[in-house]
Amino acid sequence: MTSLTFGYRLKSPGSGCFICRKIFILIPQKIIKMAPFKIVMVRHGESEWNEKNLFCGWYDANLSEKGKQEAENAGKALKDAGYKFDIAYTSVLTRAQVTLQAILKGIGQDDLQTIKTWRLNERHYGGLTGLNKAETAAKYGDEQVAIWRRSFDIPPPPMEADHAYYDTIVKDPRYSEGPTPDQFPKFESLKLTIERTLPFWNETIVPQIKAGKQILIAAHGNSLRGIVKHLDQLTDDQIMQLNLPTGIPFVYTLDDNLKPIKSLEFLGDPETVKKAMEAVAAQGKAK
Ligand SMILES: O=C(O)[C@@H](COP(=O)(O)O)OP(=O)(O)O
Repeated sequence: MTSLTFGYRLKSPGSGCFICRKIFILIPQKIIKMAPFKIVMVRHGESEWNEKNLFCGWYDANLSEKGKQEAENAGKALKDAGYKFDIAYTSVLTRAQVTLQAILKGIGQDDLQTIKTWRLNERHYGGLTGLNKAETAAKYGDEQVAIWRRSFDIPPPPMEADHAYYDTIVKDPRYSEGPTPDQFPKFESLKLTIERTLPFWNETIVPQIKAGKQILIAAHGNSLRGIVKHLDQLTDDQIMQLNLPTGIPFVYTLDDNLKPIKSLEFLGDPETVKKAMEAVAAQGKAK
């Protein structure tokens, strides 16, 4: 990464023992990457359920053919921009992990250390999981679906035990190490999603950023919207307007206090990004 500043921390000539002061040697202790820090995030490529326009949440959909291509393109874009990473983070869901693998292959870092956590999962879409977004809008109205999809703190209806995907999700062995039964969501608003994503951001990712690590996060539309809201200190109303496109990496440049110097810089043609965002917004409208 060319834009990072590298610095030498030098041992002060006036400190330490007499001999050290006399000899006046500058000892480079270690190379420290300093702010501005960069972090790259990407929503997974289109999933088979995105393609069918179904509420997906914690259902483990695969990537569609288009999604696989998007993931490959994301790898190419990062390679062309010269990115290399020290560590990657992703969710426990296949669509994010397969996207990450394709990207790492593209940049020649297949073996990069990767941490998987349910805390980066997509928001749990509760009782809406598996329903078609446009059909749901035709039934309940565009406005209601917009509230379910984009309001900050109004959750979707819960996923009850008789829901078609309840057992598939709750009994999935990938959750044996968390969330705990009392943490396991039946639904999540963006607010609730942030409440389980942000502790991971603060406790695990932030120390890595501050240590100068180059980080890549491959996750989901809403887990990433939560991180964007936090970084840019967006209001509950402002975040409603943000729709993240699939498979287009975006970069944050952060200062020493991890305040954004540059936000949401997509590695993609601006017109394509704009159209992709509009298409995501339109998914919740009746046909
Ligand atoms: O769960 C889902 O349906 C989508 C987001 O849907 P919207 O909130 O955009 O409706 O999640 P993702 O494809 O990013 O994993």
